[in-house]
Amino acid sequence: MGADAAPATPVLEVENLSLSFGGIRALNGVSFAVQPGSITSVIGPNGAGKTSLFNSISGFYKSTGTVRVDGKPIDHLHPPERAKLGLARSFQNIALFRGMTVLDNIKLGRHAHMKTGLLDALFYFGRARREEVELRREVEERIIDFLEIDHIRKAPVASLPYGLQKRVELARALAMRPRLLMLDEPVAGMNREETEDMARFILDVREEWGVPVLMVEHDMGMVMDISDHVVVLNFGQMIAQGTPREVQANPEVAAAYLGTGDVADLRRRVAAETRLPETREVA
Ligand SMILES: Nc1ncnc2c1ncn2[C@@H]1O[C@H](COP(=O)(O)OP(=O)(O)OP(=O)(O)O)[C@@H](O)[C@H]1O
Repeated sequence: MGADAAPATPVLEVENLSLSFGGIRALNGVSFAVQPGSITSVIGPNGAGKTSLFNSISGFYKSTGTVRVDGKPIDHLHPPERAKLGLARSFQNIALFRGMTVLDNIKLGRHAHMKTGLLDALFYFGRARREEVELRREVEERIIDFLEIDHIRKAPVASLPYGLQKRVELARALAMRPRLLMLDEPVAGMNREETEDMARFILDVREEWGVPVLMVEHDMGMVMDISDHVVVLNFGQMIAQGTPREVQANPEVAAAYLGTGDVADLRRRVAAETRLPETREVA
């Protein structure tokens, strides 16, 4: 980028976000941005405010401050309107329809964008059918292929191992054609192989679909390995943000995680948690 090139508008901007539950300040003046094409992670010890932040961005919690998508404030919008705008998210605990098939779960994601309502569908059957065909093609040929879940498309979600269920959740979020993919602990409870697969899919979402990712994750090894930008929360406040290398070098981050400001210890812990092959060298 040239020195005077205008910076790109962030996909998401969070400005001075605060939220209280009774006397508890879950978020206290949090500000950061997600740049186009980036993987941004939010980390922090238990109770730091990560889920509160996600719920505030999605509109489930009413916080003060401003949230902008592509430069436009969305504070007045309810969760479904935010989803329609392209804020797609997965949840900490899998939120799929367990009795339904993989394919039907994925189709539900696409419904956020269907232009045809029920009445429309009765009167304008042609358009509805075209949308259905387009939906099927997109779902079957792109998302299912991409996530390598062709062999389970007709399986009920409840019959699948945990790692595959999380992948189906990702598929459903992708079916929304998201502007930003928000992943809440995408590898929590996963074994090594499942974690590696999910990390690869998250990187591919960015590479192949051009969709930026905002994720909350406890697995520091995975976060440090695939993130471009890391935001660190502690007791509702943002205590650091920067590249993985920068936040690992921050004594305040080490103190939040280890109770000491020992950066070397934090790096050792991150290295121990790193489970991906070809891990980047931590200086
Ligand atoms: N619905 C709620 N009612 C009351 N207090 C809440 C509620 N949700 C969160 N809190 C409190 O707000 C603070 C932030 O919680 P939050 O769940 O956002 O943290 P977190 O970083 O996501 O934690 P974890 O890593 O354990 O998921 C905590 O003190 C928590 O007890």
